[in-house]
This record gives sequence, structure tokens and C-alpha cells, in this order.
Amino acid sequence: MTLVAGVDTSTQSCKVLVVDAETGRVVREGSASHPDATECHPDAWWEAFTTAAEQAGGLADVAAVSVGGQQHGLVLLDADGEVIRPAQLWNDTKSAGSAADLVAELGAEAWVQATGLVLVPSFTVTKMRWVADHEPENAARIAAICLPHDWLTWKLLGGRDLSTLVTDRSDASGTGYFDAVSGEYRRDLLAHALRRDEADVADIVLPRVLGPHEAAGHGDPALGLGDALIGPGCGDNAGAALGLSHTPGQVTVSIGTSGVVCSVSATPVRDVTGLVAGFADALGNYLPLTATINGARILQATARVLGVDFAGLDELALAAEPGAGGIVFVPHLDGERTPNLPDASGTLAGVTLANMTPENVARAGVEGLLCLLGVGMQAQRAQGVRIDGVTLIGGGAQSRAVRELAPAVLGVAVEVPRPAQYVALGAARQAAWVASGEPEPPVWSVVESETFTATPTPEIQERYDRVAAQVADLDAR
Ligand SMILES: Nc1ncnc2c1ncn2[C@@H]1O[C@H](COP(=O)(O)OP(=O)(O)O)[C@@H](O)[C@H]1O
Ligand SMILES: O=C(CO)[C@@H](O)[C@H](O)COP(=O)(O)O
Repeated sequence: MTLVAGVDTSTQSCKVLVVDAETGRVVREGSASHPDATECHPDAWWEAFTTAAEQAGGLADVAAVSVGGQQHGLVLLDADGEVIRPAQLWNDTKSAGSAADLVAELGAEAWVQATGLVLVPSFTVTKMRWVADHEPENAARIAAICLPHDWLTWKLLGGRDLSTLVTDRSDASGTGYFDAVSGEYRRDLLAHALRRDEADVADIVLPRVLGPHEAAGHGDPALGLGDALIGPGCGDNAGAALGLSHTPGQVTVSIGTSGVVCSVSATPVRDVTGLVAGFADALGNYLPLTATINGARILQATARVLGVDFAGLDELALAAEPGAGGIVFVPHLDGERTPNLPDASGTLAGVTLANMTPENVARAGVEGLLCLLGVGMQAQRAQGVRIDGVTLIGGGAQSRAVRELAPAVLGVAVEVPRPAQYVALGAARQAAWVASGEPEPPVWSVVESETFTATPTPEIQERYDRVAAQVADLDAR
């Protein structure tokens, strides 16, 4: 049996799967936590990876390894390959002003035509501008710029020579200085963000963009990787689509740290409203994507305030009537990205003496999360994406209340595959492809799933949209 490994270096943790390359069956696995912060030194990702790999029985016997990871985080390296400052993650909103400046300087239309993105603070290029403006001494030391999955891949390759940095088209498409349609970096935009001339950024190393199953080289033998090939890796959402074997037309909803609605598409999406980001997938297609900063932590926070665990939250939420007795929770707890309100906070509206019960508050938490995702569904539909059903994954999909209420609130059938680490599985599928040398990725058996249906309750989304619009007005002031 040929074994391969898939890694998901995500926001909250690192997951490692060792998988049978032929069938996709998970043979061993491990995971370890990341620090809970919006800035993180990459060394913490390495530490979590080594712990998770050890828990998974080590990687000495795998033929290939690929890394999927949280998108957009800015990793800056100096000429010696040292990390210059902690990485600013996708959910770090301190570059909100830089994002607004960059959009004002070139215009939303220019950004979307060049990169498929209208800039929000999540995207890497806005963090570059922030460093240029706030930490000029760090900006002056930049020799290479990469993303979380690129950095971990580079470490697997030995992490010495900057010229061995690699990435893939899916993750590059979330930087704001890459055009997924031409497959080329836009160094002019990078130079603009750094307030430099293009010639002045010519020497900055950007990771080589590998093809979907192109090997980056062999793993560093000193790391106990045997003779494993290292794959190009991918952004986490592209990794999940690969793990689910999704093809154009299929839509994923992921509830991890972020809330994501994305669809595999054969054609690019250019949304000048910025609600849908025109990312690429890991196979050569596109991955129009809407992401929120707030995801499963909405459930965590609601459970905490009610003094219950996740099972208790589910029980309370399912004991309440649809509409939570009139309570609407707009869960912009950590600022928000879709809609673009980086300084927003959450709002619990419509609360009365009569309706403020633990059951209704729990229900409002679950409905609020689902309605926030519903905003992403509306945005996708506005771009012509047809959504008849969605596949629900991520840690939040383990919530019984989410699974049961999602079809009513989202108004579509919700397929929940058996719980698994789909990003890491997608990375493993890529690794199996790299190891096989075949022109097509391996076909792995269809994932077992359960489909949830319910009578749609559009009035819940409509009420949420009305309250959220009022709150957005307040937050924008
Ligand atoms: N039963 C559950 N109900 C609700 N949320 C859950 C449950 N189990 C895990 N979670 C949440 O899922 C999140 C982790 O999901 P994951 O997809 O691994 O996130 P990420 O990829 O962003 O690290 C955590 O916020 C965790 O609290
Ligand atoms: O910013 C995005 C996508 O644009 C997020 O999806 C991150 O990629 C983090 O994902 P999770 O850790 O929540 O899975």
C-alpha cells in the first residue's frame, strides 16, 4: 500500500492525515493547536505540525506530502530566510485602513480586473501596505513574501534557500498581487502596495507557482521524511473542494474559524461589489468565494454566555421555535469581512422580557450564523452561481442544531459528509496525484453523507437582512 500525507495548517490547529493513496482511506491522523491570536509566529505552525505528524505515527513511510492551509496570511522573510515579524493572519483587521486606501487609489474596478478581488483587510496585499506604512524597518528587510502553506512547504523542503519557495494557483489567487486568469504575479501592484517602483521589488522572491500536481522536490531527509515528494499544496478552501472531489457547479459551506460559501466554477467571477472573491481552485478551475470572519466561534460564544457545552447549545436551540421568538443576532463579533465592516461588533436585537430565554438566545446564535452564511449565498447567486444544494463541512458542521436548521434557513438541501478533515484529505489527494505521476488526480470513493432537508423559512433571513442593514449603518458611522 502506498501512503501519502495531507496537512491542513488552519487558523486554529494543524491536522495531519496519513492516507492510502489508492483509496483515500485515512490510516493514521494527528492534530495540534495553534495559538489563539490574529498574529502568529510561523514557528508555532511548525511546532504544531511536528506534534501532529508525530501523533500520526510520523511521515517516514509516505511517498508524498502536500500542505493545505489558511489563506492570505502574510509571512515575510529576510535574506537569511528568517521570519521578519509574526504573520498577520486573514482575520487580522489592522490593515482595514490600508485596504480602503488601496481601493481608493486604484479603484475597485481596477483591482477586480487585475486580480479578481476588491480589497478587504484579509487579503495579503493590504498587509504589505500596512507594514510599509507602520514598520518601514521591517519593510526594508523583506527578501521574500509567502503564505502560511508556502512557508510550511518550504520548511519541509529544508527551509534554507529562498529560491525553493513554491505555492500554487489557488493560494496565490488570494494575495491581491496575482492574476488567476493569466497565472502571473502582478509585481506592479505589489510595488504599489509597498510604495516603491516596480524595479525596486524585482528582487523580492515570490514563491514559484507550481502546476496542480507538480512536485516541489523531495522532503529534507533530516526531517525524517524518507524520500517523500513534496506537492505544491493549496489554499484551504481549494483543498476542501479537492478532498470532496467537487467539480464545477458544486457548492461548499464551511464553518471553521471563518464561514465560507464557495463554488467550483469553470469560468472566473469578477464581482466589483467585492462580496465574492474571484479565487482559483487547485485543479485549474475557479473558486468564487464569500468568507466571513465570524464562523464557529459564534456558536462557541453563544454556548459560553449560556454556560453550556456544544451539545447543550444544540439542545436549547432545537427546543426554541423558528425565529427565536423575535430575537435577531447579527454576529459581527470580531468585526466582519462580508459585509466589509472591520470595526463592527455584534448585535442582539428584538429582545423582550418575554422572549429572552436561554432557548431563544441559543436559537438566535445558530440562526445568526446561518443568516450570515445566507448573505454569502445571496452574493454567489447575484454572480450567477446556481445553488440547489450545499455540502456542509468544518468544525461547526458537528453541531446538530446547525445541521438541522441549515436547510430551513438557507433554503436548500444540505449534504453533510461524514465528519473528516476535508482540507487535509484534499491535500492528501494532491499528494497521491503527485506521487502517481498520472495526468489526472486519483478517483477516491464517494464520501458517505447524510442529506438534511426542511421547509424553507425565508422570513428568518429577510428579518436578519433588515436588522443587519440597520446595524451596518450604525457601524459605518
Ligand atoms: N460540536 C460542535 N459544535 C459547534 N462548533 C464546534 C463543534 N465542534 C467543534 N466546533 C468548532 O469548530 C471550530 C474548529 O473548526 P475547524 O474547521 O477545524 O476550524 P479551522 O479550520 O478554522 O481551524 C472551533 O471553533 C470549534 O469550537
Ligand atoms: O480567509 C479565508 C478565505 O478567504 C479563510 O477561509 C481562511 O482560509 C481560514 O479558514 P479556516 O481556518 O476558517 O478554515
